[in-house]
Amino acid sequence: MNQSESIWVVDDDQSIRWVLERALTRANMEVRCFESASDLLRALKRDQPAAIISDIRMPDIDGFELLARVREQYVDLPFIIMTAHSDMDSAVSAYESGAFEYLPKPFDINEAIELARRVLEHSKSLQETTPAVSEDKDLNQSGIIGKSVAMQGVFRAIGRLSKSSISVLITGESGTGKELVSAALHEHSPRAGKPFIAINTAAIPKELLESELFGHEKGAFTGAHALRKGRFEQANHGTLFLDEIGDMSADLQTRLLRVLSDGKFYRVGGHVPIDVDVRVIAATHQDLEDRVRDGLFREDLFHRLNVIRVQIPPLRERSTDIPLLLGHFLQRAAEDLQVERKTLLPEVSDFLQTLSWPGNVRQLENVSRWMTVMASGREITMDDLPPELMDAEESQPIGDWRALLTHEIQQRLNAGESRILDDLTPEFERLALEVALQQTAGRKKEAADLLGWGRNTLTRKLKDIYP
Ligand SMILES: Nc1ncnc2c1ncn2[C@@H]1O[C@H](COP(=O)(O)OP(=O)(O)OP(=O)(O)O)[C@@H](O)[C@H]1O
Repeated sequence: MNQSESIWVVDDDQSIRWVLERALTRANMEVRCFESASDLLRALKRDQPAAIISDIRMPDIDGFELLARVREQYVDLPFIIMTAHSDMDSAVSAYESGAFEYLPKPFDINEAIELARRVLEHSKSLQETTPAVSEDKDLNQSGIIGKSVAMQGVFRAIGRLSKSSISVLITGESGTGKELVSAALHEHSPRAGKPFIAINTAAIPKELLESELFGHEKGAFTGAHALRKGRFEQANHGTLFLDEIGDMSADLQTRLLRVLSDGKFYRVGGHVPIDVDVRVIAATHQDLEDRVRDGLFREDLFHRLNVIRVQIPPLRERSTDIPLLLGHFLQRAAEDLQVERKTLLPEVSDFLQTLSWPGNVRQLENVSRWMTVMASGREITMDDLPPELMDAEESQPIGDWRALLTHEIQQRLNAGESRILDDLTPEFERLALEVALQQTAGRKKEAADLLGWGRNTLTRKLKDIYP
């Protein structure tokens, strides 16, 4: 079998074959075109390409079936699917056959060349490195705990998407583990080892978010004393995780769409385009389709982000995972606090499995810390549960911030830190400020009133926090 350097293109549309052949040849890539998937499969018996670009809809064998057949023989061979977004959405749900890249049609020639180049580089690097260890071992290392059927679906999705740099939209209620899954997707992608940058777009005031994402030039606005690189630049060659994407303002949505389609953007106040190669994984707890319908979220951006969707089930739909998670969090809390690991009486464990956990895994994690701090004995009894959990028929997120703060302070003291209020107090103020600004949609005067600060104080604190 000859392993060639060439890219194989398969499309029943002659004009597409022609355009791609010319463009890729001009970009110094070797190209071979096929009119049908069966022609390509025949050739595959003799030669092996460096990558395949395939249409989805073709008369005999369609693109997904071709992908499945290629995967039987070559697990790692880069495969690019070209299709319109509308076809992709329905096709992806049926797809089980292995990772692929995606080229939306109609495509821009430069975009196609760029993707082909990236894929070829990746193919080369795969030949140079040894294949990944087994999926199970990999996933265990990612620290995501769960044996329930619902979580198995999530693990399968991570496995299927591994070796791919495709955009992913993660949906799920707050605290279900969206960031953790996003980090796992990054770790299992060709970008592992490159930066993984996570940002909660809803927690940053609107007027600061633009410069947070794209950076700013020196003097771009009052207070911009020096050039600052934004998250996109920091995430170059890696992955940018954008949490709570649904609340992004209309103009930022437009800017985001532009960087996703061109790979270029301008820093705030800048005139020189900056090139980046960033994989974006977005997450939301909202129904984005609804927001698109209500005109609050751009449909074209939605399709860009929603190439593949990974849905994380709420904790109440996987209550069989609760004992496992509790064991993990109790162990961790004991290590962090340097105390003996507490155990749960069976009735407590049973009771915890019956709750609805509106704050999901994060809430369970907080409760585990609370119990570790508060339980006087080695065994945790029903009396040691936080009161909020006990009264609530519909359990509300618990107000255990004092326990958390106690834990944080204890941890720092254990680590031998001193002058701990020097960073805790500003951190506390920063959180209060962000939440208040979020509440008032960025209106500073109102946020200052809510916090009980004068407007000047608020402006000064903002400058200190986001110089
Ligand atoms: N399956 C899991 N196994 C172990 N830890 C988990 C799991 N799911 C979530 N966690 C932990 O729970 C906490 C919340 O998870 P994460 O921040 O990923 O949730 P999220 O869905 O991104 O939340 P939000 O939407 O509110 O930002 C984290 O500390 C995370 O490590």
